[in-house]
Amino acid sequence: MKKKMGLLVMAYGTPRSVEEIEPYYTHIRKGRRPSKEALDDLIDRYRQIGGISPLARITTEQAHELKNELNRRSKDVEFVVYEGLKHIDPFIEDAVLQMKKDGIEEAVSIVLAPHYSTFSVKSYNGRAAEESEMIQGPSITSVESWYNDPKFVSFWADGIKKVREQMSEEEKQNHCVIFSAHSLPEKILADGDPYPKQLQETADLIAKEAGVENYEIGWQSEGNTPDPWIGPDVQDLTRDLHNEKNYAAYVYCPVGFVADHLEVLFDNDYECKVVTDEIGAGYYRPQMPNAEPFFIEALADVVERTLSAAGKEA
Ligand SMILES: CC1=C(CCC(=O)O)c2cc3nc(cc4[nH]c(cc5[nH]c(cc1n2)c(C)c5CCC(=O)O)c(CCC(=O)O)c4C)C(CCC(=O)O)=C3C
Ligand SMILES: [Fe+2]
Repeated sequence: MKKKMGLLVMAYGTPRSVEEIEPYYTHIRKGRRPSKEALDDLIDRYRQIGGISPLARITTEQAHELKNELNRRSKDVEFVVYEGLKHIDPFIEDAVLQMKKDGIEEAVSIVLAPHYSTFSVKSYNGRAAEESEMIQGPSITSVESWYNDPKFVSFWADGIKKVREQMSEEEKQNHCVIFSAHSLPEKILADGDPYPKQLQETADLIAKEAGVENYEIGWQSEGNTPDPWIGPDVQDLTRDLHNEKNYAAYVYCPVGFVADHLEVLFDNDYECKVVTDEIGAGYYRPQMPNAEPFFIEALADVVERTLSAAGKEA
């Protein structure tokens, strides 16, 4: 019999129906209900991408495909998958409790976001560890980041190469790739958060592999709070680049995300495209990783490497 190991796959979470948007948004806002304007604005953005986000379906698919890939590779371990979400059920804590109920004693966890930050990965891993400690649940080996995984890098490099084939001759000669991640409040920088450096490294690796001549780092999807957020915002950056360099096309690579969801389908495909339309430049965005087999292989490599570094051979 194979040894069972929990595979805790953590992700942001998304409402599954219009009714769930308000409780979800309230959870993101740490229990403070949003104003009617803010709520209507969010409902409107979901409506613009088809009513609700495809993210719930994609996260589940990614988790299941990752479990299948790990089980295909392992002779001795049977991975059992648990989805744990940050802002909607099943919450991270629910998943840890379920593992304990199922008699799982050892687990490995991964967050479906490549870059480490105190705001994202640290809080996911912290919540899982805290819950497990409280209920004397499974011992969890956590992946910290995977922004430089070679297959992850290749996935995006291939996407850029494919997009280039669709360009006109003029665009091929004169375009800029904009690598981006979710912005965070600027105050994280004071404590030396590795997030911006990791994004830069992802961008450098992908650009090198894809032979990108011109590329920039941008930030997107910043929250609606009074404190300053890391910039430049991808829309402002596009306008500035247009004024300074007059590129014929822009290739948006939101490498801080791994799925088709609101922040990509709206913030890139709608909002950035408004800008490129306005300045008369081409808009391109490579396919997101979603549950593409090559991306799932990347995640499986990362999990295997993390387990073997912890002395827990799968
Ligand atoms: C770092 C980070 C990631 C990437 C890492 C990770 O994946 O963990 C991420 C991903 C996502 N963020 C998402 C959605 C939202 N994030 C919000 C608001 C916020 N995000 C923040 C951070 C992040 N967010 C922060 C600091 C806030 C402000 C909170 C406050 O108010 O203090 C809001 C509220 C309204 C708004 O501001 O737009 C929404 C609706 C969706 C799901 C999209 C879908 O449903 O398709 C995804 C994948
Ligand atoms: Fe967010």
